[in-house]
Amino acid sequence: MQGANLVGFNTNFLPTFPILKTTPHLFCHLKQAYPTASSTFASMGNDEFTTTTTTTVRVPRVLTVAGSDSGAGAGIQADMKACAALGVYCTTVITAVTAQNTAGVQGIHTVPADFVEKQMLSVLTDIGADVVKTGMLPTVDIIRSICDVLKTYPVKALVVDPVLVATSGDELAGPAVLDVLREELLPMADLVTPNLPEASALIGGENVVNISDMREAAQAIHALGPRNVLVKGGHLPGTGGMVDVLYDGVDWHELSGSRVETHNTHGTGCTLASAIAAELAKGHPMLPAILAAKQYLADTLQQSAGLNIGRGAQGPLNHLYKLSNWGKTSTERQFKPEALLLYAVTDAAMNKRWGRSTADAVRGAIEGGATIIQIREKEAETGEFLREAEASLKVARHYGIPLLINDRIDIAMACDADGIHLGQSDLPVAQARALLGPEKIIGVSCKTPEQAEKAWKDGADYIGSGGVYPTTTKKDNKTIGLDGLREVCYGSPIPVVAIGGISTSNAGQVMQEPRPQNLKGVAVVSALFNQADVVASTQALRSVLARTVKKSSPVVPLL
Ligand SMILES: Nc1ncnc2c1ncn2[C@@H]1O[C@H](COP(=O)(O)OP(=O)(O)O)[C@@H](O)[C@H]1O
Ligand SMILES: Cc1ncc(COP(=O)(O)O)c(N)n1
Ligand SMILES: [Mg+2]
Repeated sequence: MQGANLVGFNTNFLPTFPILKTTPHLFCHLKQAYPTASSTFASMGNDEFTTTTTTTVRVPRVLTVAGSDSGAGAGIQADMKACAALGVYCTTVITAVTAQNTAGVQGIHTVPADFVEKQMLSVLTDIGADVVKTGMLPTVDIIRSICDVLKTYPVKALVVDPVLVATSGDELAGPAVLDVLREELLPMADLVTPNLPEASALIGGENVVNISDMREAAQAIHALGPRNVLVKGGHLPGTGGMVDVLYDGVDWHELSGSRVETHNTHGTGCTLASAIAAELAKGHPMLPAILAAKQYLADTLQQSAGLNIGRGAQGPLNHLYKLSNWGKTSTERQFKPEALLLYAVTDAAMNKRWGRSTADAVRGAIEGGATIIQIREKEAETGEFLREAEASLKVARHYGIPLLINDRIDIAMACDADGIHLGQSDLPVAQARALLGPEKIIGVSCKTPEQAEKAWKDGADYIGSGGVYPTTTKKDNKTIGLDGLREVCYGSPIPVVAIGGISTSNAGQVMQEPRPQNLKGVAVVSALFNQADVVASTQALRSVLARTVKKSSPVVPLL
């Protein structure tokens, strides 16, 4: 790869590259399996054949040599998905199997170097690759094997993502590999894509913390021999834009973009390197390939920002959002976990005491900043309850705020409410889901992780957990406290809203950082509705929450 000319690479290889590539041995298999198809495979070269009767589209190919991530957010799994999203066939050579999830890396099982080599040969002697991309390379022997194979089977471009540390902070390759990376693999690379800690390690440990450091690091790494260096700025401190620095030995490019506010950044580095490899495989020159890949990553980060996969600090991306947009699915299901932030639960007796209708109470709460409403009516007759629910729903729809009915699925269905909230002794969740269909919201009150797990399995969208503090709104209600709440959160695969005796004086404590990632807000009755001014009391609680719950606040990883 040394001295490969990327401009030549771009213009030369596309038109002449074989339409189908295989070995004569494989061709025999094809002939046996599809005897009538043999006329299609008219001429066959040494290791390739072309068709005279059909025009087959040439499929661009990337070979990724990387580690497996059992959580499928990074590594081989991210590489495959990124390539698939960009229309490129991706083959895989696995260097290590990691036991990994959104919270971190729990174990690494390294594949022996000779077996890495064997996998590479299997791919390169048959399917071939336009571009090789490397990720996690945990041992010196593995790196040497890769260099040896690439010398025998050169490809059009080599992209090296010098993976040393996962986004979670766990080490994936130790300092022992640095010398061989610098001396043997990097000189063969057309592009190397270190993040800030990796750039720092490659240049001998000097801090890389700002753009001027990134430029210096890029220059020093370029001196090791790769044609292009992209120092990625994902770890730059601050909340401003994102800048990656590209250096090709002559020109500098500061590639800037806006920062997507999201916890879901696991695998961004792997995704970027694979996306660049995919764009190079399609025949784009280096700078356009990087720009296209960055655009794909930015779109994917944006589309994945609302995902809630795993309980750790960094969730994965939805690489294939164009195929299956989970964001859209959750809108169809109406439920957005963020809606649990300020959950207002009405109380008929309180409304009567203060001389207001349920619909007026709902309007006040929404105008004060409530993000979801539940109508809880324990005494009223069915006809009256339905009329209250219909009037309240009209208000909630006007403001675009979801409205649920407590317990009474008949009322929820009759007024076409957005969903239902069930207690442990109410209608079972599975039956409620069967009656309401997949789009309505179902919440369940749970006091234990076991109840939460069951609610999730039965089809609930969220858990209401409490009493966090003693309350008079609900008779004989056991107080589980903040510890009990946290225990439920950690055991719950779905979002949780805290309930029970919560007011402006203690909501900050409930939501204080660090807090479980799936604790989304507080549900409140008296603090909003047993007050003279519902709008003002809701506003007061909303501002306490606004101070505590920042959009990108840190969360407690599970492990
Ligand atoms: N929150 C974000 N918003 C937009 N781009 C991001 C964000 N986080 C990372 N990126 C981009 O993702 C790529 C990978 O970045 P980085 O986090 O530095 O690498 P790594 O995943 O290897 O640690 C870079 O192009 C960076 O600019
Ligand atoms: C197997 C494997 N390879 C690479 C990474 C880096 O992940 P990131 O792209 O978030 O830096 C990882 N976490 N696991
Ligand atoms: Mg990385």
